Amino acid sequence: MDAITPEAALIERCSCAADDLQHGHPSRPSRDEAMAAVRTLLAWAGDNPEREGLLDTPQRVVDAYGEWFAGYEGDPAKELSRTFEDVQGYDDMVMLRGIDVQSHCEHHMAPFLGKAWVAYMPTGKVVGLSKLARLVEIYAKRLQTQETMTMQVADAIEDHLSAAGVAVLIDAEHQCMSTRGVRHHDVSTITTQFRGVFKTDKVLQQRFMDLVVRK
Ligand SMILES: Nc1nc2c(ncn2[C@@H]2O[C@H](COP(=O)(O)OP(=O)(O)OP(=O)(O)O)[C@@H](O)[C@H]2O)c(=O)[nH]1
Ligand SMILES: [Zn+2]
Repeated sequence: MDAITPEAALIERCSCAADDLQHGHPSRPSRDEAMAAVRTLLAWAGDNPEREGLLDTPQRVVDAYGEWFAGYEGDPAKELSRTFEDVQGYDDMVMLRGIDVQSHCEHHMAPFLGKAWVAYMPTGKVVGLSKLARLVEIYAKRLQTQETMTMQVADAIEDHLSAAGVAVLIDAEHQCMSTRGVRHHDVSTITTQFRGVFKTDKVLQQRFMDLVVRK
């Protein structure tokens, strides 16, 4: 029997979907422990966690984290599992333009906000359009880099829909760059991933890019 690596042991104890894990935590702290950590940060910031205005802040922050990081509970395979038989003959690009991206970078846990453009060339498996937006949402609501997120979205569509090609472009502004550190505003970071025919067929790739910039 193969020895279990420490990383695998961590993942085994993690309650998150295991097939696409980019993280592994030994066990989830309780809500009370999470609120105590927020009180520690409030005190570290220089404020008094016991003052009236801050008394409910730990629970609000924990609730907010629940929303911002809900993607750990999401399962990309499940979102892409329902395909429509009646559109099987469709064999051209399907593209969603301007999907909202609200994520947090893994380096600072600071928001990065922007839009995603996602296209695929189906080979029989066509999913509901909202599922592509849900897929982006699952990865956005986790900690990662923009590059990783772009790859994850492309990988999931390629793998679960057996797509002949996938194109993903994300355009986002990172608040860790605008509100702190180098403090440069209005810098947009663009990441792209082209898979299958979007990589090999430059005309198709250009069609995608033209649709990205189209008003
Ligand atoms: N490649 C990449 N870098 C990111 C992303 N989000 C944040 N970063 C960068 O991560 C880097 C972390 O750099 P460090 O030197 O370790 O941390 P730091 O001292 O806080 O860096 P500064 O932001 O330059 O102050 C910074 O350059 C950030 O701009 C991302 O999605 N992709
Ligand atoms: Zn950052």
